[in-house]
Amino acid sequence: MASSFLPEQARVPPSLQFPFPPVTKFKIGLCQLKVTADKENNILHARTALEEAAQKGAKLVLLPEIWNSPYSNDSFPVYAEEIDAGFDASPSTAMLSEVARLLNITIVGGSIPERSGDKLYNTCCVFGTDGKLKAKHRKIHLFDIDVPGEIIFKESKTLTAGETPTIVDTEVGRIGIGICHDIRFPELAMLYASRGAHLLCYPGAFNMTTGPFLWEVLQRARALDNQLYVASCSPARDVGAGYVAWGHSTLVGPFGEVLATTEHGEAIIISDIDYSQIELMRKNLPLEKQWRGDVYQLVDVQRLNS
Ligand SMILES: O=C([O-])CC(=O)C(=O)O
Repeated sequence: MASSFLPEQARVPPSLQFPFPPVTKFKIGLCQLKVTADKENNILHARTALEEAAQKGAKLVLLPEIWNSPYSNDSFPVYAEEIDAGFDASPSTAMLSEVARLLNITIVGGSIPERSGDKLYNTCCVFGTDGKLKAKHRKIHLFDIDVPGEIIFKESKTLTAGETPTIVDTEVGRIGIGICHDIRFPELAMLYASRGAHLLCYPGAFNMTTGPFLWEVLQRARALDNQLYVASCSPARDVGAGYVAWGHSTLVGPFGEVLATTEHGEAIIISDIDYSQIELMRKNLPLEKQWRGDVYQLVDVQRLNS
C-alpha cells in the first residue's frame, strides 16, 4: 500500500493523466533561425519562417530561445520588452499574436528577454489560434556555467529566475514549457507529465561545449521518462557570435526515438506528431502502474499549496 506522507493530490507519479487531445495527429514546425543584432530584422525573419512553416502544414510552430536578440548579458537589457504592457511595448509578441491569428496556428514563441519592473526574465509566450496570449513561461533554472578554458556564462548576472511551471491547453494538445537549461531538471518534466502533458517544448540554445554531449540525450531522456513527445528549437549557429549555439533542433517521440532533427544551419523542420503513440507506449510499458509511490515520491508544490 502506498504510504501517505504526502497528500494524495500533491504526489507526482509518472503519466498520471492522458486528457483526450483536441487533435491526435498534426504537423509541428521547428524554426531554427539565424539571429542578428538587428531586432527589427529578427522579427521580420521570424515572421517569414512562421509563414513558411504554416504554409507547409504546421499547426504548431516553435521558435528558438532568444530569437530577437543576441544571446548575451549585454544585449538582454537592451532588447528586453515589457510583455505585460501590451503589444505597443512589445513588437516581438505583437508579431507572434498577429501571425498566430492570421495563419490559424498555435505558436510557442521561443523566448525573448522580458522586462518587468526592475527585473529581466528569459520568457516564452504561447499564442493560440485566436492570437491571444495563452501562457507565459519565465525560465525557471538560470544557466550559469564555468568550464575552465571552454565557456563561462552566467545568466544570473542580468536575469531573474521564473517561479512557476507552465502547462497550457492548446488546440494541439496540452503542452509543458521549459526553456533550455530547464530541460536538465527531470522533476519539472515529470510534473508536466503528471498534469497530463502530451508534449514538452523546450526552446533552447545549447553551446559547443554542452551541445554535442547533452542536447539530444536530455531530450530523449525527458521523452522516455515521461512517455510523451519532446520538441526543441535552437538558434542557428553563428561562429562569429559571443555565444555559439549548437543548433540541432529536434523532435523526439514517446519511445525516445528521434523523429526529426537538423544540423546547425538555418532550417525549418516539419514533422508529424501522433498522440496515439503516447497511449500505445503507455499500454506497452505501463510505468504509471509500476511506479513505487511507497518507496519514493515527488511533490507538486503548487498542488500542495492550492
Ligand atoms: O540554458 C541555456 O541557455 C544553455 C544550456 O543549458 C546549455 O548550453 O547547456
